[in-house]
Amino acid sequence: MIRLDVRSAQGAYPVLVDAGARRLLPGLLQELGLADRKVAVITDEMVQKTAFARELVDALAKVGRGVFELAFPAGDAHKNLGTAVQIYHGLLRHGFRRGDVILAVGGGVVGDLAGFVAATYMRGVPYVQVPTTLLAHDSAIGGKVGVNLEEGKNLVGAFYPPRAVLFDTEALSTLDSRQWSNGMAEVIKHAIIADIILFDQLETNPVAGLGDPAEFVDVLARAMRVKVDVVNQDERETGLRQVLNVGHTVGHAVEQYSGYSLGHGEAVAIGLVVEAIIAARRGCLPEVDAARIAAVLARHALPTRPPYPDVDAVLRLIEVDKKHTHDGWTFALPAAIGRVEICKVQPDEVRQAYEEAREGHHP
Ligand SMILES: NC(=O)c1ccc[n+]([C@@H]2O[C@H](COP(=O)([O-])OP(=O)(O)OC[C@H]3O[C@@H](n4cnc5c(N)ncnc54)[C@H](O)[C@@H]3O)[C@@H](O)[C@H]2O)c1
Ligand SMILES: O=C(O)C(=O)C[C@@H](O)[C@H](O)[C@H](O)COP(=O)(O)O
Ligand SMILES: [Zn+2]
Repeated sequence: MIRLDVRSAQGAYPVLVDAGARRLLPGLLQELGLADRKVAVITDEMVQKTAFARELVDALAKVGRGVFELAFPAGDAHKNLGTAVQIYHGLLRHGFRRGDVILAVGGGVVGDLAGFVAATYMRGVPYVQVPTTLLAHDSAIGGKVGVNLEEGKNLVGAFYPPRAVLFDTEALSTLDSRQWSNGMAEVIKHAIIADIILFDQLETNPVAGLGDPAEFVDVLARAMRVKVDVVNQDERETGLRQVLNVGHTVGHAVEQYSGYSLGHGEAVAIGLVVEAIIAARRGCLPEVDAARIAAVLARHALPTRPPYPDVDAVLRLIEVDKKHTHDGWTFALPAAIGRVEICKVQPDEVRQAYEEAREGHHP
């Protein structure tokens, strides 16, 4: 079992990672002082059917917990205010009160949406993150919760930390290869931010699937440690935390442009390549490192060329990014393998790098 501790102005919380960690859930709720409360399992309709989710709910029911489920259709297209409202009504139908607890069982979409509901229902109720995708090693930590608007990703939300994160690597055994690659994009991102050893490992031995869930705990924990270290220094993204957004300024725009036919990780992979080219062209990132970034993503079956020719449409979507200021566009750009810097970027630099990436001219 690996335990990481996250600091938060609203209360510190543990991140527990292990193969079989789901079995700790009833005891964990007890330890958190959430015994004898109703448990609302918020999930999506795909995850709801998995043996993992069934076992989790049954285990809670067996120990006498009042447990009910609210499931919405899977996918980022449903991470919106309409779905949140349906969940609020569902909670009310079940007589869910302030002291009761929400369990977010699913990938990043479930985590962001259930966390947002937890932050806002009756002005805030406790919740626990139970991630079930590889990508959610990122989303379950740090308390960024929210929903998309038609204009862009995550434009409405809050910083609202969970009471705990319980990551059972066995949950990942049912992920298909596309979801696996999606998750690897954020693992690679964490390596680019602050873990050269992990980056080297992924270059030499790409991780194509779960393998032994007990052994995978170590790889996962390396990536999670990068996230925890950053969040512990800057919970509310006043500065440093922006590094976690590397690849996302362009990534969110292409994800939105695709109407969510691109997965979040796939979009971030494209964003990482374009942003690495921007950094290389302005002399902030050695060309060889930009090439390594594109290569390691490709080795994990991730796209590296933006599929959409309409660069102006993508630039318009970049305009709503939350990092920008009155001084212009703000990007988190890779400066080396293991280091990301916050920079002001001109739209023309993005246009040029996007076109280069489309042509496959990685430095
Ligand atoms: N809050 C944050 O800090 C943060 C960080 C990263 C990403 N995100 C958000 O996370 C979202 C992407 O997360 P995601 O990639 O996990 O997407 P997702 O939650 O949509 O899950 C992807 C797909 O996998 C399925 N799935 C989930 N668990 C499964 C399992 N164990 N077995 C089989 N199928 C399973 C889901 O039903 C879904 O179809 C985006 O909305 C992104 O913005 C948030
Ligand atoms: O936790 C963070 O901070 C991140 O930037 C992690 C990202 O992987 C994640 O996609 C996050 O939701 C992006 O946040 P946003 O504020 O740019 O929407
Ligand atoms: Zn992300």
